Amino acid sequence: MQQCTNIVIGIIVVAAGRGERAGQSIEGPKQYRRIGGIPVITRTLEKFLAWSGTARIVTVIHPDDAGLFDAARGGLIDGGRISVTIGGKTRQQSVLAGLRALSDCGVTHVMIHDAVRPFFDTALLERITREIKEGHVCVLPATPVTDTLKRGDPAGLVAETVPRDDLFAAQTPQTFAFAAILKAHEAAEASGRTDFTDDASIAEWAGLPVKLVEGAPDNVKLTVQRDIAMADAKLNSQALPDVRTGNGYDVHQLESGDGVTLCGIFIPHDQRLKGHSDADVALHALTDALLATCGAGDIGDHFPPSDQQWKGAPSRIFLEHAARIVRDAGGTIMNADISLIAEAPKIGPHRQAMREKLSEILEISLDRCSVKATTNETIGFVGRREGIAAIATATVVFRGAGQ
Ligand SMILES: Nc1ccn([C@@H]2O[C@H](COP(=O)(O)OP(=O)(O)OP(=O)(O)O)[C@@H](O)[C@H]2O)c(=O)n1
Ligand SMILES: C[C@](O)(CO)[C@H](O)COP(=O)(O)O
Repeated sequence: MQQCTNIVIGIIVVAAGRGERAGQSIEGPKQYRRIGGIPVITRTLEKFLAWSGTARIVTVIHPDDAGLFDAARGGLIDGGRISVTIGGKTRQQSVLAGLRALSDCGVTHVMIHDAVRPFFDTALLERITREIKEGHVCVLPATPVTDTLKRGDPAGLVAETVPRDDLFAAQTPQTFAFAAILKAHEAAEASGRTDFTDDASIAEWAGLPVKLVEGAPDNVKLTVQRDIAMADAKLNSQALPDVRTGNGYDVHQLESGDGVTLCGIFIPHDQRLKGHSDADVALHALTDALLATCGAGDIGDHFPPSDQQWKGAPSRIFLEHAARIVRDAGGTIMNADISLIAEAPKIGPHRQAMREKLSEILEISLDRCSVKATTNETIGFVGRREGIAAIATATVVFRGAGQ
């Protein structure tokens, strides 16, 4: 066998099927369904783009899917390497359309791949390429069949057990010398046969030798709804945890009065906090901390002091609003921690009530709510009882981090 040194590989990704076995979905046929938040076909194409920086990629689509395809390829940087052609009624016809589209591109070899096999890996592509370089005209990735095989009869009874020793399950990308597979496909079409389910069978039919290489166990074809659900679950379980932390700080001046409201709890005192609302520094700091976890600005953006409707307002309104913004963005509040810096009144006797209030407002368990306090050791504006300050930290976990 003569080794091939100067090979130029083109890629065909067939995506013109209707995915009838997988059933209907609002996202379109199965190749456009999102798994782990990304369309199946996008995952397939981005793997080929990453593997080869130069290979031309012809994607074969259904005429009704142009909009879906444009949306799915949206984020891919392909440097003009991806082109699109329209497929046919059967997979065989779609592949032939792809081969014809690639025929002027100067490729020596072609990888023909199902859009709905997004889990192939670079090692598989390298194994195939090695065989091509060795001079094989057709290379078929396949895995040995591991189940015991039975042939059934029309009555639903087992007719026989089929020996599995030499049996393999065919995968893609099946890879060929370009001119040879184009000729075989054209001949198959001319013969009137349109029912070949893979390209290796056409090569066999045309009398070409097909070399088996070890397939990849994960390189499954997404065929039925369960395959898609399992792929989605697998990718979601691999998703990176999207844990975000926000902090907030607030200070309000003290003046003579009858008490202060901190963490939503009124504490009788000979001073009160000055402010537009109820001046609850603790809840203001925590509101900022929560808004920070989703980049939603600060309390002043949402509740401008110039707006008269917030005059004397209970600050729980601000905190509830921030918690809603976090939840609407897909966040789950894991923890809220407030440090109060005040010379007086004493916070200790009220800490439990404050934690319970936070737990109620944020709708999270008590153990996720923390309130601490310190004096300022009589120094600075806090030490001189001119004001009270609060520092808050919030931790939020968001869904759907990229993989
Ligand atoms: N006329 C067709 C039929 C299939 N394919 C593609 O061939 C691959 C493998 O086919 P299969 O899993 O059988 O897909 P569908 O034909 O879409 O599925 P079904 O038979 O359930 O309708 C898929 O990427 C599919 O889009 C194609 O390009 N053109
Ligand atoms: C090409 C293929 O994916 C190899 O396993 C398979 O033959 C496609 O067959 P299907 O009947 O269209 O699912």
